Amino acid sequence: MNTFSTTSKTTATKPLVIKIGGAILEKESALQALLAVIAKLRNKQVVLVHGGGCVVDEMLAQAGFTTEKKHGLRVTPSEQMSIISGALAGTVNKSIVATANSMGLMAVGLSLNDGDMVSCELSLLELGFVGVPKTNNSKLLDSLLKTEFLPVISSIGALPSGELVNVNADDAAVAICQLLNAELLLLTDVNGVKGSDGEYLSSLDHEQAHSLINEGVIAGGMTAKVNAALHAAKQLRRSIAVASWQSPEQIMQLLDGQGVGTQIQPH
Ligand SMILES: Nc1ncnc2c1ncn2[C@@H]1O[C@H](COP(=O)(O)OP(=O)(O)O)[C@@H](O)[C@H]1O
Ligand SMILES: CC(=O)N[C@@H](CCC(=O)OP(=O)(O)O)C(=O)O
Repeated sequence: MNTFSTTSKTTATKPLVIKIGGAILEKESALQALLAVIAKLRNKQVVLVHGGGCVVDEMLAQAGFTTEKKHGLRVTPSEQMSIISGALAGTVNKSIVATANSMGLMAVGLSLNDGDMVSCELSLLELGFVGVPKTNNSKLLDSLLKTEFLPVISSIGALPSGELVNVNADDAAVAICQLLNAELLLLTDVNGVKGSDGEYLSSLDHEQAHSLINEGVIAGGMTAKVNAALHAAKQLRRSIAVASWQSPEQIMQLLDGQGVGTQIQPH
């Protein structure tokens, strides 16, 4: 089934949420190429959600902290939160916005809790200040999209108590997608999800994904991404694409209904 087409009546008016991983920031030309494709998407409302794990790694190391990940998620002690939020909601968010604006895209930098879009609960996985996002209010995004701004959202969130939390950017993108009932594209530094034979899979269902995670074939940041995509696919009852930001022209192919990367299935 083509769930990613501008020609389908049900999806024609849906906004498109594109998540970009941090590694794109180390390749300015790739970010510019992606933004150039976004600029060409006439009549399509686009929201960018970004990570920046590699920038967080660098800034924590510069401050003399060590860092560890569990299930692909960063353990976040309270004393590291100001560096992490400074890296993601500050440095990374502002530089993406500035690059987009230099290309005439009218970008606006936001974080998850702005306009009460999304609030967070603490993760039950005992990871410190790691948040699980819950959708709240789409008013801010609705009005920005209506007035043709490009929202650029970092994965820094907040608890109802007002404390900041670190949210995996794939989970953040899923929450924004749910908030807008949007289409979702998870762009990363590889062409999709690889199976046991090392080849990219064109499609991945729930059962296959869990065995590949248990076997360690899907590991690190890809675990968090596949889990986030499975959750979104199930909730939205449509497949979610994991593809590469290295070939942004693939976005056009996806919008034309051609399968690229790995399609994560709803069951
Ligand atoms: N089965 C797999 N298929 C593809 N990539 C995988 C797989 N298992 C682990 N990875 C790793 O996951 C990385 C992507 O996750 P991550 O670095 O968190 O990306 P992003 O920053 O885009 O969210 C890939 O660069 C790759 O090294
Ligand atoms: C809880 C958690 O893991 N947060 C992530 C947020 C950034 C992120 O997800 O960046 P990428 O998309 O580049 O991996 C982190 O601290 O690295």
